[in-house]
Amino acid sequence: MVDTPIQASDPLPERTEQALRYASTATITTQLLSRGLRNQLVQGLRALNPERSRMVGVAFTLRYVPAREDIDVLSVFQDYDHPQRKAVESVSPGEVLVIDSRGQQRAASLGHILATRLLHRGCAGVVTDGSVRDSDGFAELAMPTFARNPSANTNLIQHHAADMQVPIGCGEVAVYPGDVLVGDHDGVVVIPRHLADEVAEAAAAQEHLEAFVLSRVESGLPLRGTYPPDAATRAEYEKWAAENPWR
Ligand SMILES: O=C([O-])CC(=O)C(=O)O
Ligand SMILES: [Mg+2]
Repeated sequence: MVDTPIQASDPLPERTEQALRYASTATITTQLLSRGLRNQLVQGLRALNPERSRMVGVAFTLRYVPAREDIDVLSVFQDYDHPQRKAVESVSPGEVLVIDSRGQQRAASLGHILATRLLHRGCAGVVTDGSVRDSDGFAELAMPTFARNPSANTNLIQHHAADMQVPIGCGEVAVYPGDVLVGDHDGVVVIPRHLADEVAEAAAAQEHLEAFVLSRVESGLPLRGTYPPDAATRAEYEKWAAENPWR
């Protein structure tokens, strides 16, 4: 039997999502490194609402190119099918809107009204390597949003929404539509879609082991034998894990 390739729009299997919600981005980057992937952490981002930093979702990409004065004029927003607005109305539940702003922060990638619309569409989060405006709204928005800085300028001042659902760069990381994004207070990590299930299970297992190791270090044990765990500590962990499964 031939496996059907994963499509960009396929939802994440529930088990994978559950495991990625349990694992931290720190743990996930280690699992990616063990598979040879060293450049999956989007650089320079912070969670705009510290109480909504936990994010898991599938990438829906939007590509911006530099704005040009004769094209990017205010009247383009009269068109409901302007690519930025069309992207907002195209994101499916469980997807993260990932914007390639080329790392440029002089104008916002979007504002609070568009983000609120995304929230109502079931969007799992927004990630831009640029700025956002309406910062007070983002600070309370019930949807994880990651950006570099605030900027009051509307996107037309620096950005032209060119394309959606194409491969992009975001904070120096390649993002393909359908990749899996995980965010927390350490940042946003991009997991290639074909690795998502495997990385999720391995990361959850590592997270669980580290929870045990941490409890041992908190109780005063030294690193030797504990972190990394030797055979005896692993045996203790197995006993504990049988009684305290993470799932
Ligand atoms: O960034 C923009 O121009 C759109 C905006 O202000 C919003 O969505 O509230
Ligand atoms: Mg606004």
